[in-house]
Amino acid sequence: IFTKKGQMLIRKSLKEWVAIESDSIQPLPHFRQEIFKMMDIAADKLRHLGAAVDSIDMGHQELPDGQNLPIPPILLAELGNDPKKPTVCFYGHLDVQPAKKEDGWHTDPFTLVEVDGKLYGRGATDNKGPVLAWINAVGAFQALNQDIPVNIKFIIEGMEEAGSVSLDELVKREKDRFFSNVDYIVISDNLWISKKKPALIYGTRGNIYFTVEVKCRDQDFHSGTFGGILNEPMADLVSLLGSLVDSSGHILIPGIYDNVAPLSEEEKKMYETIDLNLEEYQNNSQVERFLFDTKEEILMHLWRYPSLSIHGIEGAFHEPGAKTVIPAQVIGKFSIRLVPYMNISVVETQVKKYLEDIFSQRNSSNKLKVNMTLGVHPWIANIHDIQYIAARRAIKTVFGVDPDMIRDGSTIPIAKTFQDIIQKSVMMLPLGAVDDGEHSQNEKINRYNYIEGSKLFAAFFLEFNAFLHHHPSILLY
Ligand SMILES: Cn1cncc1C[C@H](NC(=O)CCN)C(=O)O
Ligand SMILES: [Zn+2]
Ligand SMILES: [Zn+2]
Repeated sequence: IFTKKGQMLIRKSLKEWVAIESDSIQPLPHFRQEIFKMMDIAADKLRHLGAAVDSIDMGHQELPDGQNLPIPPILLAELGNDPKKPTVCFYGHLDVQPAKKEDGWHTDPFTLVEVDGKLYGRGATDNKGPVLAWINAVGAFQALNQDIPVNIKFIIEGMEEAGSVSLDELVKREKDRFFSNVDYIVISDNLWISKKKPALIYGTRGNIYFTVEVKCRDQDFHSGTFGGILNEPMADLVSLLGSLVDSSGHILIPGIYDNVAPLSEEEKKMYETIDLNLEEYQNNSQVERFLFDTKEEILMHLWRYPSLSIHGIEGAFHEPGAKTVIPAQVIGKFSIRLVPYMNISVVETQVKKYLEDIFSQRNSSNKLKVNMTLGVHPWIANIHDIQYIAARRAIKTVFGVDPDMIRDGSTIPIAKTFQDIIQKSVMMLPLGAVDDGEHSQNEKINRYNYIEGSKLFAAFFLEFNAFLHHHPSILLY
């Protein structure tokens, strides 16, 4: 499978998968159909590998606007059930972020194109490439007619980008069935912190998402005929959003930092050892100046401190031109990245109370509604788990270096659920490079990362040979 011809075939598979516009963000029937098609093709591919595949019907979803949309199925697949072997379950998702050529893509986002060793296309790195890499690794053993030292399971969803709708319920429901014999869960849905050096991830931040609705009435106003005699919803909202975070990035909500884990000397030292060239990082990001100017502070503010981001305003006039409208109803959206040991319901209460206080100081006649629409816990792993040791060794075998041990500032909602419900080790083993541009224009995966990543997964399976023939602690030496 890693011969020239084999490599061509696995690139062809990625091309076929990228061609499907499995956008889960835009709640339209057409895109849902595309995700259904994607899940079908993946189920076929897994069956072709010899896996037993269950495509679980997830029913329908009622959206805030009253629309009813079908939720794509979640695939549960199983390959091998030798009780003497450990069982590794791979989680991945096949939905993607929206993409349009006009957004600034150099090539059509849904046609995988190779330029200078880079495979461009929406979903190439997030997350279609890594899911295929895992399949390629299994395929490599089959092509060689070689026994895989682990039982393999897959859980593949199609709603991750939309907050993993109903995945939690399925995991809870399958705890004593599909997951009963799972020993390790591997997720490959993040990136290295470098363009070249592989990494292992042992923590991600959580996220808590809010909508802030300020409403006067249903219909918009003309600012010539009503301007000057109203509390304008937009003015209320902008002032509410403007009171959340100061210009140094400090969140202004009282009490929000209370439960953040204190920084120990030992932890502080750890950030010094991370191999990150700040100047290069800054240049690659095309940002004039970050809020902090040392590598350690940057990493800590991405990984171990909360952050608040303002995302948008529904109902705002945002098109070009000079419309003299007063929007009658606007919904602001912001979210807070959570870190250990912040508590979702405590933060929810703090946020609501703060916004209500600020709003009441304005003495506005409008109506305020603050809603929490998503709450995801932060996740942190034990890097001494056997599978972390196995992955480190596999990385050394394939890439010839020890990985960066890093955290990720973004969120993989299901990681903490797996940890809490299944109560087994969860590991994040990323394949993509820092400049892959996930969620951005011109997303890509390097051909090198895709191929070597497939090998990495195969090498990872091989490390478990020690389980069959030795005491697991042999892996420590
Ligand atoms: C949908 N959503 C809302 N809150 C958090 C998320 C997940 C999303 N996940 C990723 O981007 C994966 C990165 N490898 C994020 O962190 O924004
Ligand atoms: Zn992803
Ligand atoms: Zn994503």
